[in-house]
Amino acid sequence: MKIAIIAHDGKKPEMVSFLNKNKDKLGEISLVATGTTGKYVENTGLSVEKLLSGPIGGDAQIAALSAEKKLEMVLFFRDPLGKHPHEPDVQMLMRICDVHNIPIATNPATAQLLIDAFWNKQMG
Ligand SMILES: O=C(CO)COP(=O)(O)O
Repeated sequence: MKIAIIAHDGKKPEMVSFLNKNKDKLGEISLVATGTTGKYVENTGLSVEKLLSGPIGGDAQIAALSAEKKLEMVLFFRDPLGKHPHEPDVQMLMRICDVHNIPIATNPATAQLLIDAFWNKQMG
């Protein structure tokens, strides 16, 4: 059981708030993250496997894990107002999740609903 966490720079503060709010739940789940996001995750005290930074292939690595059905869900704190050099990778990740029916949240409100639902189903 593994959950992926990704946050664009403009959304990293919201991601950290989300992690702090859900620390008890997330502390019992394996986490994987793109590189810089992973450093923020570690700073909250949670353990996480860090992949490459997003712009150099991290989103693509998360997509590969999704395609291999190695993830329960992807929590992607996406910044819709920012410009991203790796936008094709971002689109590819969302497409691969849809292809393989992997739950993917792209904003904090949906991330909260997914975590709560997952927690109630698996641990409740
Ligand atoms: O760019 C990202 C998501 O598209 C995130 O990458 P970092 O976690 O390395 O900042």
